[in-house]
Amino acid sequence: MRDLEKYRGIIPAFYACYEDDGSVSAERTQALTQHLIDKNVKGVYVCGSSGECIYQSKEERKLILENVMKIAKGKITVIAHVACNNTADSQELAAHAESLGVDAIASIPPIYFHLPDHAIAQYWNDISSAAPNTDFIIYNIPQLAGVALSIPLYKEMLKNPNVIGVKNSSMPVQDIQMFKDVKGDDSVVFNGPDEQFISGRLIGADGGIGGTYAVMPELFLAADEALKAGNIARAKEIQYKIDRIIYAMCSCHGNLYAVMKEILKMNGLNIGGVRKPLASIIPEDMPQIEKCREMISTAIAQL
Ligand SMILES: CC(=O)N[C@H](C=O)[C@@H](O)[C@H](O)[C@H](O)CO
Ligand SMILES: CC(=O)C(=O)O
Repeated sequence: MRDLEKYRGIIPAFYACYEDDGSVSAERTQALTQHLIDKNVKGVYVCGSSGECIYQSKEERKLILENVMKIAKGKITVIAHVACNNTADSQELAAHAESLGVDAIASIPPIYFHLPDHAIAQYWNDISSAAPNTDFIIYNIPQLAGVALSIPLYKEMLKNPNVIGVKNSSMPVQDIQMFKDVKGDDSVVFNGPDEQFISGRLIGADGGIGGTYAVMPELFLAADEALKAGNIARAKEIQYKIDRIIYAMCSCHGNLYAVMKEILKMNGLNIGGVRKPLASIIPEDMPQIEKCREMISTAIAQL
């Protein structure tokens, strides 16, 4: 069996770090990486949905990964999401990620056209073949991608020895068991939806990759610890607080990522705003954002 321990833990989805003019910031990317290392997370998931990859060029995505690796290499697990929706560009990013020494690459399926399983398998295997010495993680997020990872497709993909598992962001928690049942402990399944992190872990997720971890890593780390210690009541209590915070952050005019970046800024870490067409925060959001920031600091203080 492979040693997959480096994937079992709390892995924040990394946020896009921009300069004030909206260009990718090398310096701020490094600062966010260091910030997360200091919080004791297991790793980072770079250039995924939360990283706004869908709105970035290949060159920008390379620059981001290079700057994460400058700080993170050898210290924490780095998973690079490389999908670009066309095979050639994704392969270019996969080869680049391997050259930097990432632990794994990950990919959503091709979006917009709902392709059949055999075409999706070809796409993923082509990407994996461009990084032949790197673990490959399938990113299942049907509500956004438009296609879901089926068990037959997963089994087909497992014929590729680089495929180590699934980051599962579908909403039914039972999907995690379905994937876990295919290859057990010789695979990793990550919980996607942060709002059900504890439920996902209970039913078998090895760890979690999530979009809200980076703004409150302490809470996810503590919930995970409580679960490991068998303290379900405490794990549930922390999860409830996490969910209330997420609902509160989602109630602004500005996009969730814009809100979380503002909270980080208030706490002393400026990584810029979000890229259009994501909505930026507006002045009317500020009281609610301040409230969210307080909810987070109160919940951390109560740990
Ligand atoms: C749809 C989506 O982006 N899901 C993310 C990844 O699975 C989550 O981590 C969310 O960002 C999080 O659960 C907040 O809703
Ligand atoms: C949220 C998440 O997991 C992503 O950035 O893809």
